[in-house]
Order: sequence, then C-alpha cells, then structure tokens
Amino acid sequence: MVRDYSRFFPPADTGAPAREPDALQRLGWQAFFIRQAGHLDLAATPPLRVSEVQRSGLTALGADGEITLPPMPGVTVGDWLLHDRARPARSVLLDRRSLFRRRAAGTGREEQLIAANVDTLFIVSSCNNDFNPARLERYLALAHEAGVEAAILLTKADASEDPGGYADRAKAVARQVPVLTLNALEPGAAARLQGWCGTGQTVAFVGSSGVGKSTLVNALMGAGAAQTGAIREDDSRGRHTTTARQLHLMPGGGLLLDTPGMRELQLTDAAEGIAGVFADIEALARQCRFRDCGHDSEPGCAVRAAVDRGALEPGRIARWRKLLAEDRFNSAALHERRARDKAFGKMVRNATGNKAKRRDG
Ligand SMILES: Nc1nc2c(ncn2[C@@H]2O[C@H](COP(=O)(O)OP(=O)(O)OP(=O)(O)O)[C@@H](O)[C@H]2O)c(=O)[nH]1
Ligand SMILES: [Zn+2]
Repeated sequence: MVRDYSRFFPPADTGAPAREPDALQRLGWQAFFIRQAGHLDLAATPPLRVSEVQRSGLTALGADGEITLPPMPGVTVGDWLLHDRARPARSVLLDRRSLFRRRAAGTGREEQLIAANVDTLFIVSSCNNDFNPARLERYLALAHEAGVEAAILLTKADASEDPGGYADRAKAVARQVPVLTLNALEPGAAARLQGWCGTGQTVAFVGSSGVGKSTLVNALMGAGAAQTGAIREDDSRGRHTTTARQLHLMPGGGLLLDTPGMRELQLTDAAEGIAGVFADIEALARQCRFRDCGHDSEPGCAVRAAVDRGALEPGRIARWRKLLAEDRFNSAALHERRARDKAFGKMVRNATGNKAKRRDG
C-alpha cells in the first residue's frame, strides 16, 4: 500500500525556504545516526525509519516516502535502517539511541522489542485516584532502563481542587523529571507539550486506561488524527488482523510512536532503571554497616537513620523493595525458562545423537 506523505515534506526543489528541515530530519535523522552512516554513500543506501512492524513485513519512511520491506528479525518500530535496494532484507540496522523491550510471556521468545529511538516518554496520570507514586516510579524505571528522558503529565487538573498538591507529590518522586499539570481537553494542551515535540523528536505515551493519553494524542495530531486509523493485514493463517499505525508524523514537527506494546510495558530486568529512580536509597544502603543489611532493625542502618531524621519517606523504601522483588521474580522466571530450554535442547541433541550412532552401528 502506498500512502501519500508529500504534505509532510517540503517540496523537493527551490520552493522551500532555505531553513526548512529536510524530510530525513523530520523523521528523526539526528547526529547520532548521521555519524554511523558517515562513511557511506547515502544515495546508494538511503536511511529509512521503520514505521510499522507486521508479520508480513516492515513499513519504513524515507526521504522518498513510504517503502515496504520484508520481515527483518530484531528490527522494531522507530529503528533506522540503511536500505539495501538490491537485497532489502540485508538492510543495515543502525545502533539505537534508546530501546524499550519486554519479556514475552509464553511465546517462546524471551524478549520482545517494543520501540526504538524514542526521545521522550510522556508518563501520564491524572489529578485524581489514578495518581500513585509507585506507578510513577515504575514507569520512570522503565524510561531509565530504556535510556529515554521522561516527563510526567498530570491530566484532569481542571477537575481537581488541588492540582499543585499532585504536582508536588510527583516532583517528590523524581526531582529531575519535569512535571506538568494540564487539562488535556483545553485547546492549549498540545502547545504545552510542544517543547518535547519539535522537528524530528520522537515521543511516546504510557499510563493507565482513562488518564487522557488518546486525548493528548489527538491534540498533538491535530487534523492528522485521521491518520491514526487502523489498517488491516493478513496474518499467517490468512485471517484479517487489524493493526494500528505505529509511527506518526505530527503537524508540529515531531513524531509520535504508539504501539500496543508500548501501552503494556512491564519491568523486565530493570535493576539498572530501578537503581536510577531510587538512587538516593541505594546510596544510603551502601553506607549501612552490613553489606547484606535488610534495613529493618540492623544496627548501623543508614536507610533507617534517614527515615528517623525525616530525610526519607518510609513508603519509598517499601516501593523500592516491591519493585526490586518484582524484578527479581521476573528475572528468575526468565532464567528458569532459559535453563529449561537449554536442558531440553541437550536432551534432543542427545536423543538424535544416539539415534545416529545406532544407525551407524
Ligand atoms: N476534564 C478532563 N477530562 C479529561 C482530561 N483528559 C482526558 N479526559 C477525559 O477522560 C476520558 C478518558 O480519556 P482518554 O484520552 O480516552 O484516556 P486514555 O488514557 O487514552 O484511555 P485508554 O484509551 O483506555 O488507554 C475521556 O472522556 C476524556 O475526555 C482532562 O484533562 N480533563
Ligand atoms: Zn540498612
């Protein structure tokens, strides 16, 4: 299927103002990728950004519009490829600036790539009962793990008596992360996010159901929102499945990456991300007298001492522990499955090996 993206791109010749960003810049082609391709002839192997991943293949956007490619394992939405026109499946995957991945339960595959090269993750919650510091921390850990900057958006400020109170509690969770309270329905909502959505900047949304993600997406997409409509493809059994478009050019210049996987993100081996979000506690824990301090009633516990002098909120310790335990559980389950698969593989090899021997003898 060929879609007309021409309205997103400046005219090819002199009609465009000199400083108009070129088509690749609009797709997020930045110094990080340009450096990787520096020694290559980009006319021969043009850069493409993957906009959809389906069973039947990939769709990618480049300076000349949209191209369909055969399936390429290990490639995900948001990735940059250098297109090999003669052998498309051999197109080169460029290193990623950031990557969201998740453990794929029960699929036999251990890990699922969700999205690459997102610049900013909008973590959305509302100024109401949805607000939950533990959930914010979880999402922040995910962003940290993926290597993505985060911004916390607290919607429904218009329906709250005290939006500032919610903002303060969000800021207490992550001092470095920008926090915005807003009414997603008001006309100026998109403009308030524009700072993160400039030309070539890729954003994604996470948050619970009903917090206003779609409302914000529609605000950012403006008249282009019709583009978010679903498309159909045939799966391997010839059934029609409906998949949504996954990478959208926003009228304001940025890109919106929106996949079902993005919305279902969980913590996977996120120890590093957790450490980033709870850096204060982890630093304290290193000062405890005992290396294996449980931070309960051990003498010389720096974590407890911080709680006692009011420098650390006890709830944060509980959430830190819960997140660590959850991550440990997830990782253990994965390693167990890995070990089981390995043992099974060995058994199969032994069995087939024995058969071969018998035949030989
Ligand atoms: N008053 C008010 N209503 C809002 C705001 N943001 C969203 N809503 C309303 O809340 C409802 C849910 O918003 P959605 O944008 O569908 O929420 P979502 O996060 O996309 O939900 P899912 O699609 O289930 O993930 C809709 O009725 C919106 O109109 C806000 O800032 N203020
Ligand atoms: Zn301790």
